[in-house]
Amino acid sequence: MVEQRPARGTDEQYFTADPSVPFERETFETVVWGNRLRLTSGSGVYAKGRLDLGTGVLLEEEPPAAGRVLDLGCGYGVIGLAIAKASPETTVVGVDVNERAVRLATENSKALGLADRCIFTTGAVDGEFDEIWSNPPIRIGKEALHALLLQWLPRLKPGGRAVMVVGRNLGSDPLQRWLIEQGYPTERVGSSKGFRVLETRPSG
Ligand SMILES: C[S@@+](CC[C@H](N)C(=O)[O-])C[C@H]1O[C@@H](n2cnc3c(N)ncnc32)[C@H](O)[C@@H]1O
Repeated sequence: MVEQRPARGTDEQYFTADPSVPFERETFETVVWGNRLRLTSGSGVYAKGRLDLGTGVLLEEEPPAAGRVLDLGCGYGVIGLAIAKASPETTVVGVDVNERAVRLATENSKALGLADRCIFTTGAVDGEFDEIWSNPPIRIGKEALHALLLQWLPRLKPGGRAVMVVGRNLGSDPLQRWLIEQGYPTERVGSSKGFRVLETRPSG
């Protein structure tokens, strides 16, 4: 598990929250794919009290129709929960290194009545996925990000895809080139508000 303190004054709090920081919850509402979602985020968790701008761009893509979906770096769970809400045939697994994030995502899944189809965890996950959706943790650094993607992309089923949002200024184009070099055909399927949405297919 990577553990590192983010720069003061940013909300890039990717990592295991400092237990000495009081855990203040903040609830807000957002609408995704026509569904109103009431979500609780919290201190020490990415995008406290709001839908992240890049995540909003990602959620402009059509949701998966059915299948098993991984929400990689789930935070308080917004991506996976929006998918589960929009797509009743879908099951969601969300993973994050941040225990507070996983706790909030689990609470949110219960509050939304989606807990029977959504699991959020900091632990190991078995099996393959039809789709991986992610606003990935770019700020962990290129090497760690590449290792993370090479850990999960091989878990895509044949015919599956990963859909990721990356800021143009945070290296979306180099990441796209790197994915292609690794043998993962990757196209830009969306571009808005300084973010690019990349769609990656399994190699082979
Ligand atoms: C950009 S945030 C996105 C959070 C959330 N999905 C959203 O859209 O608001 C990236 C997330 O990745 C998580 N993360 C960082 N390193 C990780 C790793 N090695 N494995 C899984 N998640 C990780 C962070 O804790 C953070 O919650």
